[in-house]
Amino acid sequence: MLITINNKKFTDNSKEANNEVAFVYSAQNEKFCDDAKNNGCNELIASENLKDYVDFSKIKVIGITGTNGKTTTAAAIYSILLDLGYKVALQGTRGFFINDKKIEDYTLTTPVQLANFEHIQKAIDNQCDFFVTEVSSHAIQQKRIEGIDFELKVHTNITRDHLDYHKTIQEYINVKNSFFNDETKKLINRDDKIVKFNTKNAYTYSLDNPSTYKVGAYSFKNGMNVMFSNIEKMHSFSSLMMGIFNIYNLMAAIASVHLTTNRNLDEICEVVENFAGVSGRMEVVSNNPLIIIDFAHTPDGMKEVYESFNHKDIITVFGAGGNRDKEKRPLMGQIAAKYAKQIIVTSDNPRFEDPDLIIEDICTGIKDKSNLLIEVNRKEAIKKAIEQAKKNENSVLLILGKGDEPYQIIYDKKLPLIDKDEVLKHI
Ligand SMILES: CC(=O)N[C@H]1[C@@H](OP(=O)(O)OP(=O)(O)OC[C@H]2O[C@@H](n3ccc(=O)[nH]c3=O)[C@H](O)[C@@H]2O)O[C@H](CO)[C@@H](O)[C@@H]1O[C@H](C)C(=O)N[C@@H](C)C(=O)N[C@H](CCC(=O)O)C(=O)O
Ligand SMILES: Nc1ncnc2c1ncn2[C@@H]1O[C@H](COP(=O)(O)OP(=O)(O)OP(=O)(O)O)[C@@H](O)[C@H]1O
Ligand SMILES: N[C@H](CCC[C@H](N)C(=O)O)C(=O)O
Ligand SMILES: [Mg+2]
Repeated sequence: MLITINNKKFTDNSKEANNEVAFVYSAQNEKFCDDAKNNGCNELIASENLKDYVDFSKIKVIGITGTNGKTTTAAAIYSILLDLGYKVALQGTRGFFINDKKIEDYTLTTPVQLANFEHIQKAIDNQCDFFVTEVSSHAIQQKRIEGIDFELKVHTNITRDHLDYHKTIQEYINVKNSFFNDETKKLINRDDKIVKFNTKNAYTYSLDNPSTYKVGAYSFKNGMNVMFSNIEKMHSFSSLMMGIFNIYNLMAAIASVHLTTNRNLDEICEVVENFAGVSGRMEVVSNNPLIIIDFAHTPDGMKEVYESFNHKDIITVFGAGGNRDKEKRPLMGQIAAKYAKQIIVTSDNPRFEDPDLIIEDICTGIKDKSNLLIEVNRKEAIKKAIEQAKKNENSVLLILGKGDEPYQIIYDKKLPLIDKDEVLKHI
């Protein structure tokens, strides 16, 4: 891609490089350096030197990584900072935003290095005080975040995902942990047993283990009420959001804002209530019957959602994405079987795989098939699940995996399908 920073042009694609456009090379594209030169380019810049072109003293960058909760935590930080009167940019799975305005739609959670720098410069040009970004494991591994001077690095949790790309869970864990190797100020979830980090400038949050920001008590009535301590002082906040994992996400957000602004914690807690959550994440789309849409697409993400509804009869609809981690499929089936009264297995984004075979993979994890229904057509599956939900007053219907994705990917085509719209057709 070609970008302009302060009137200077850069590209990471040798085909776009010439005597006016510098070629930025990294492990990803260094094999094309000669091609860039052949195209008349006489300025080749190593990716680690790109940082010399952006003035990081003008903006505080907050990066959030972890298997789950990046988008939610990033959005909460963004919302709190905006409410406290700061100018803020946000970049992640849902796009690129500046001060509540959507600037770009996205396909990647963390874009390539040049796009990161272009966005940070755009945020600086818009006088933003903060740049909040999700950091995916792909981005760490491919050094898409190289040269970014982080003010704070935030960890949500490490479970399993993306083994199609990282091959082994250990490699995935190593990549995630490598983000926290240096002495940058960092905020770590103390209840995660997997994370390893450089303890210099480390702060922690938790529900179970001792930490800097430690939850003491919480209750779920009309959302959540949470009390936590920081240096022996108690603070509290309320939110309409649900799920224990959202307590973690909100604690991470509150602590992040505290660590980067030095504002008083009570002042921060007061505006947490204004954050209504991210669409497609634990989103209640109907109260009677109770129907919730969530983006959980890993065994752990699903478990977290199901555990939040232990007191209900769970009906669940989900599938698994094609051409992605296959090993997670039976585990997803297993988790659903453990918690749900009625399971409807359907398609997610089949991509280039046969949807029936993906479903078969999931079903190998479901030993007792008596409450299992297979419906390959996602729209039909949702319709059938709603019929079931209407028959049971104590039910909750949990439709998982796609959140607010506006399409279903079949081969390389994106066909319109929005879980929420399908639900609204039948209630
Ligand atoms: C698997 C993966 O991550 N692939 C990424 C990888 O692709 P690639 O190695 O095939 O790239 P490539 O097309 O060979 O090009 C490599 C480089 O050579 C350059 N090039 C290429 C040809 C040429 O003639 N001259 C030249 O200079 C290109 O401009 C590019 O800079 O490098 C590309 C650019 O550097 C990325 O765009 C691409 O992301 C693809 C699109 C992708 O789908 N990635 C997904 C899996 C991803 O990153 N997801 C994460 C995780 C989301 C989550 O947490 O759930 C994300 O951050 O979104
Ligand atoms: N802190 C958490 N711990 C465990 N599960 C969570 C947590 N936060 C969210 N989840 C689950 O993960 C799903 C995805 O949440 P979110 O979009 O915030 O994560 P993400 O890390 O950005 O995901 P992705 O990498 O796919 O973009 C949610 O819908 C929810 O089911
Ligand atoms: N419904 C989705 C969830 C994908 C989440 C995404 N961030 C990824 O894993 O690439 C799928 O599997 O297609
Ligand atoms: Mg995300």
